[in-house]
Amino acid sequence: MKIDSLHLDHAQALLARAGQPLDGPQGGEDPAYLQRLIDALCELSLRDPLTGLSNRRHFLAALDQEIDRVTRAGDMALLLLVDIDHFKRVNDTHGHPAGDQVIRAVAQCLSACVRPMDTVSRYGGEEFAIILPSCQSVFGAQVAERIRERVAATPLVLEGGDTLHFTVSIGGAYAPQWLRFTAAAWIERADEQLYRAKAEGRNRVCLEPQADSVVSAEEKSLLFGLSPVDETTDNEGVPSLGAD
Ligand SMILES: Nc1nc2c(ncn2[C@@H]2O[C@H](COP(=O)(O)OP(=O)(O)OP(=O)(O)O)[C@@H](O)[C@H]2O)c(=O)[nH]1
Repeated sequence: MKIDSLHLDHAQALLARAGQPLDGPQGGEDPAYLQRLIDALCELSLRDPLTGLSNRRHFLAALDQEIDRVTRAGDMALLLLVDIDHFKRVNDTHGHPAGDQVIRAVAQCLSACVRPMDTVSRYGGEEFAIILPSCQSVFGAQVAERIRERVAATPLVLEGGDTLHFTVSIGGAYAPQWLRFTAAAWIERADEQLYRAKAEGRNRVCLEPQADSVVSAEEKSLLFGLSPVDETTDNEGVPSLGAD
């Protein structure tokens, strides 16, 4: 089939409207162009247009990947749910565009507080989710608190000159180690902590308590049936013995 016979204008217009037009040679009979177009559309389908963060679709895929990794490697991973406090009031008092600005400002705070390996997503209207792989409990509590403090210390000056102060509540739960579990169950546990943070007064962090488990290389080798000499991680993510 000739690429010319495909109707690509809708896809091209969609990318242009999203501010991500494809540059370089367009159309013709170049399969490389079609590939670039598909890649760009895939990328677009995983981004939240307001904040540029991962959207809920990407978040759920990343969470499933993390569950696979944690189940195989017994690593510690933390899921945080972050919700803007009394956000309805912002919309009601200052209007929807101001609400959108607040959502963008919170997105920037979250991205600034985490590592490149972490996944920050806009999970819903004024709710965000962050997946933190390889996260010991001391670090998890610190990063959640850092996010809370940063948002509280980042007021937004609106066009009319009003200054808006806003806060977030954060709930978090660690992945169960060495167990197969579902994304829904993990999200639900983090959500329970978020609910607790709201109920206890907002602008606070509630994490499900988690003891760091120290699993020795020998124990890992028993669990995975590997010989203790295989102390490397392969590209498939097979456990890294003794790496902790
Ligand atoms: N500006 C703007 N508002 C949104 C967007 N998505 C959802 N909202 C609004 O977010 C508000 C969420 O309000 P609630 O769920 O009542 O929560 P809240 O006022 O933040 O109260 P608490 O979470 O209990 O602190 C609603 O008014 C929604 O209309 C969006 O993309 N932009």
